[in-house]
Amino acid sequence: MWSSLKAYSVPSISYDKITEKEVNRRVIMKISIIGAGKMGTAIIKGLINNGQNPKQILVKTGHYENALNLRQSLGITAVQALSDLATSDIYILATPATLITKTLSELSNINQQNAPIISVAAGVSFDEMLAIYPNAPLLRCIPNTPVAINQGMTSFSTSSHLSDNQKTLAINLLNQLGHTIEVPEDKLGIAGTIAGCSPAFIDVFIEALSDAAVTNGLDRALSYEIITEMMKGSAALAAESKIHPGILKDDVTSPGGDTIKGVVALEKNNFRFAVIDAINTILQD
Ligand SMILES: NC(=O)C1=CN([C@@H]2O[C@H](COP(=O)(O)OP(=O)(O)OC[C@H]3O[C@@H](n4cnc5c(N)ncnc54)[C@H](O)[C@@H]3O)[C@@H](O)[C@H]2O)C=CC1
Ligand SMILES: O=C(O)[C@@H]1CCC=N1
Repeated sequence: MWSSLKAYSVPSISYDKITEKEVNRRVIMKISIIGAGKMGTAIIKGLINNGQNPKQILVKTGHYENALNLRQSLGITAVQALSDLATSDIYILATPATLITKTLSELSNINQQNAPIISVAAGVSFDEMLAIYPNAPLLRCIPNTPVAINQGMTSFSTSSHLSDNQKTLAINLLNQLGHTIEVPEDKLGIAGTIAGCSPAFIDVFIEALSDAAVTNGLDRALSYEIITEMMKGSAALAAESKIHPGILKDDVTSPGGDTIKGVVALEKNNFRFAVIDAINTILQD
C-alpha cells in the first residue's frame, strides 16, 4: 500500500525462507552504531534484515530517547554513553559530519580491541580523522538509503592503518547492505555523490512522473506502482545488458512516435544539464 509521507518499514525476516547462503552470511559480532538518524537507522534495518541479532547492535544517539525508541521498534541495545561501547567488534560513525572528529577523539580512548571504524560521513577525509585519532583503523564509505532493504550502493575507501582482517570484517559488514565498490579516496566524493545523493533525485522524478499521471487522470497509488516497476525494470535492463543508455533510449523511441517527443521536450528543458549541474553543485561545496 503506497503511503504519502509516512515512514517506511522493512518487513521482518521470515526464518523459514532463509537460504543456507544467507545463514552463513549471518553475523554474530557486536556492532556499535554512533548516530542513528536517517542513515544510521537505514544501516541498522539492513543489518537486522540480513539476520544480525538486534541485541548485538549497540546504538548511541545524540538524545538517549532516540536510542530507546529504536530499542522499542527494532530491538537494538540502547546505550547512554560512548564508554558503553568499549568492547565492540566494529564501529559505524553515522553522526552529522560536523561531529565526526569530536566522536573520533572520544573513540580513540575507548576502542579497547582496536576494532575497525567505518565512517559514513560525507566530506570528512582520512587526514582530518587521523589527525584526531592517529593510526585509527578507518574505512570511509558513502552508502545510500536503499541499504535499509539490502539494496544499497556503497562506495568505500580504506586507510593504510586498516589490517587485512579489519578490512575483511568491515567489507563483510557493508556487503550485507547491498552492492559495494572500493574506490581511491579522491574518487569517494563523486562516487558517493552519484549513489548517495541521487536517491533523492530519483524520488523527485518519481513524484514528478506521478504528478503528471494524476494530472492525466490516473490514480495516485496506481501511478506509483507503475513508475517504480518501470524504474526497476529499466535499471535492471541497463545493469544486466550493459548496453549503452543511448541505445536503450533509441530502442524506446519509435520513429515519429510518442517517446521522442517527450525526449525532445526534456532536452528543451535542459534535463541533462539539470542533472549534471545538480552533481557539480554538490561537489563545489
Ligand atoms: N542520509 C543519507 O542518505 C546519507 C547520509 N550520509 C552521512 O550520514 C551521516 C548522518 O546523516 P543523516 O543520517 O542523513 O543525518 P541525521 O540528522 O538524520 O542523523 C544524524 C544523527 O546523529 C545523531 N547525533 C547527534 N549528536 C550525536 C552524538 N553526540 N552522539 C551520537 N549521535 C549523535 C542525531 O541525533 C541524529 O540522529 C552524515 O555524516 C552524512 O554525511 C552518508 C550517505 C547517505
Ligand atoms: O545530504 C547529505 O549530505 C548526505 C550525504 C549523501 C547523502 N546524504
